[in-house]
Amino acid sequence: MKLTIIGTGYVGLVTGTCFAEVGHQVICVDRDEDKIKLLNSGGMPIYEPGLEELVKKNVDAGRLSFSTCTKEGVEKSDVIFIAVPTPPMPDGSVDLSFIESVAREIAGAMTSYKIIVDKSTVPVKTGDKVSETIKRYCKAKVEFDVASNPEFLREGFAVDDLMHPDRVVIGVKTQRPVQALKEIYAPFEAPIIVTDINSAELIKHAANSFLALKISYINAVSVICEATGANVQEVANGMGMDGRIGRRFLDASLGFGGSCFPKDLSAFIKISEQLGYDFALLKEVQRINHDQMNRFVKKILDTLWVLKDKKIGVLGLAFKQNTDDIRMSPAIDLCLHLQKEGAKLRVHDPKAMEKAKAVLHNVTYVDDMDEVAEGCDALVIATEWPEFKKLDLERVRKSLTHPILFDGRNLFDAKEMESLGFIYKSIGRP
Ligand SMILES: NC(=O)C1=CN([C@@H]2O[C@H](COP(=O)(O)OP(=O)(O)OC[C@H]3O[C@@H](n4cnc5c(N)ncnc54)[C@H](O)[C@@H]3O)[C@@H](O)[C@H]2O)C=CC1
Ligand SMILES: O=C(O)[C@H]1O[C@H](OP(=O)(O)OP(=O)(O)OC[C@H]2O[C@@H](n3ccc(=O)[nH]c3=O)[C@H](O)[C@@H]2O)[C@H](O)[C@@H](O)[C@@H]1O
Repeated sequence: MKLTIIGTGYVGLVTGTCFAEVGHQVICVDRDEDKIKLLNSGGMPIYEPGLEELVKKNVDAGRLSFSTCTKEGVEKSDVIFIAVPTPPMPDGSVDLSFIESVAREIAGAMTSYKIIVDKSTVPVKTGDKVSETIKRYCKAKVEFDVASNPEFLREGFAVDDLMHPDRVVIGVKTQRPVQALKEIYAPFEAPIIVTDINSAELIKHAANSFLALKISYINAVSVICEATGANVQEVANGMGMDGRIGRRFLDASLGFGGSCFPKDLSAFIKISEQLGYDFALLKEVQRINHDQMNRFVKKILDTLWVLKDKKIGVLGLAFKQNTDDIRMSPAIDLCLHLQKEGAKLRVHDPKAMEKAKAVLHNVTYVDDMDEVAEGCDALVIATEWPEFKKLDLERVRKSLTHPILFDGRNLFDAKEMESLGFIYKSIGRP
């Protein structure tokens, strides 16, 4: 099928590429000229495992192309996906101006029947607004259908998540676009849920909020573990073996971040408030997450006492492993806390250092992870990169002025670290 994706970011680029990979003809549109120029010259604006190779393969095969022109994208395709940002407003509600402006652009370019599919995460009832806007701005008076198709990919695993989805959710008002949408997704061999647009939109906010809740739950349990000498990983393993609970998203940490959980939680709380429901449970999820970072900083302060003029090594700047994305990164947040206390930082991330340089100043960026600890009073692990498990621990211990390691991601075994001579402090473990 001929498909256009408007918005070539973390979602749009990966979605477009995976659609091309299964045989569709795809145009990825973005208004950012530099991004499209980079993609057209074989470059990659983001890091996502496996993506670069897949983009190249599909561009070479003639199935994937890039453009800055929405009109071209609309004219050449039958189905138009919207994957533009839906950032938070200061009060937590969603800024839908990107969606509104794309809806107008699509309307202005339509000369025949199109299916317009929203993939961005939006408040329930946004589909109605998109429909109204297209109707209002479409001069050609052609027919169209609007659908909702929320995306559930995780950054760092995006290609795999896209190619092997747990489920595909399609929200529609009438049955007319269903056959085409099912055809688009047929090659992925995933269960397809066809529902109404409001439910599809709600599934996305409810799912992300639930996942965030699961993390805050285990983080709250980690506080009880610390107070009692229990081990949060053992507790999570024991809980997770219950099929009704499941082990995933039960890793205690210094808190969750990223461009989605924090904003989607705020949005869902706000949407509920506007509908007359105080979603206090989700406010607690936010509070626990906020506390978790403060507790981690306190742990560092309790041990090192004063940070002024102390040198601290920080491993990890991205908001999670396998990505260069630093949006709402707990690791960056931690660095800023430590700087505020007067610490001098030496930092490393396998992929996120370039992006971090724009927001994290007056730190020493170190290319080799084994060199970060050099001359530091302590080392902190802030992102769960699997690479960090391969640290040269003997070298790290020797290069620290004091062998103290704060592990905000529970990457190592406490007993092993102590046997190697570290003072090792992690989350929710003795
Ligand atoms: N990042 C993620 O892991 C996931 C994000 N989402 C949702 O997907 C949506 C997009 O998120 P990301 O891909 O992370 O955003 P992003 O910021 O990486 O990419 C969005 C792109 O849209 C472009 N854009 C904005 N207005 C445009 C317009 N009028 N015409 C053409 N291009 C335009 C921007 O230049 C940018 O390149 C958001 O609603 C987000 O909540 C959903 C699932 C996963
Ligand atoms: O809507 C979105 O944008 C996406 O948001 C999340 O994906 P993502 O933010 O890419 O990454 P996650 O793997 O969910 O991690 C989010 C944060 O939670 C943290 N986390 C995750 C899992 C865990 O057990 N503990 C924990 O602290 C991570 O370190 C990270 O900071 C969801 O997992 C995706 O399904 C969803 O599509």
